[in-house]
Amino acid sequence: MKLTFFKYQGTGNDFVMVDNRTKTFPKQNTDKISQICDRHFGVGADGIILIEKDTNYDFKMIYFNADGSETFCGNGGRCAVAFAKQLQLIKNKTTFLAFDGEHYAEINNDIVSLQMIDVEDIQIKENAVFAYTGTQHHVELVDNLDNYPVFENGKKIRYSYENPGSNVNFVQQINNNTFRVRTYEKGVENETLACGTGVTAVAIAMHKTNKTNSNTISLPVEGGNLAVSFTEENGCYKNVFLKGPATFVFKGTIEV
Ligand SMILES: N[C@@H](CCC[C@H](N)C(=O)O)C(=O)O
Repeated sequence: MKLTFFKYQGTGNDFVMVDNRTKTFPKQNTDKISQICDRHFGVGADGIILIEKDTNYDFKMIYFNADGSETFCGNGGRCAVAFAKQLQLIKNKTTFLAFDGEHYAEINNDIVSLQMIDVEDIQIKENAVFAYTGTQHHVELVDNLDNYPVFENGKKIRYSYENPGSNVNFVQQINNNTFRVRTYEKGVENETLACGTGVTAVAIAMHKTNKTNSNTISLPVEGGNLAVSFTEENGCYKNVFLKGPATFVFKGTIEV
């Protein structure tokens, strides 16, 4: 079967986007998903996003990591909003459904501001913080992030959490409200250039552990710059917004 896809990237986190309103994509076939995401034998991407119809929302976003596992993706959510606009499903504001529930978003040129779920599952550990921001995230401050072994240490920590494991974010504080982040992503099983749910977890973890008193955090990542804002009420983080670019790269057709 021929598959028409659209390639998008959000700060270098890259995705194969498919308009699956006809429900023809073989989403149970994880081998197929991995093959499409393979950077040597397929299109190459960190994950695949399907846009489907939903009776109560503008659209439904379905996200699969490159290994075929399903979860939520923040940068993918931002790219889904840009893709829904390209498909003329939405104008500049939208409410859509995803793996972790309802999301509101606004798009202005290629900048997408995406509301994330309220975050209350935050666990403070000896040298790290765990937070659930639509998916699992370990957050750890390190020195010298440039030379830090993100792949080696990320892989070890990722499997120290019970199934399905955790993504792992290594962080260096730059100033009161700026934190640089490098992320090892489960499901990609490698460092990616950016992770939206990851920087959201970092911003909240840094606020929770008093590394910052700001509720607007700048997060430089390997592929660009992201920002997270929030309000905090009795330990629960609400009105959490992830903001950054979501860019169309190219359209193509492959045999699947
Ligand atoms: N890159 C994503 C996160 C994608 C999901 C992650 N790999 C997982 O399995 O939890 C983001 O931008 O949030």
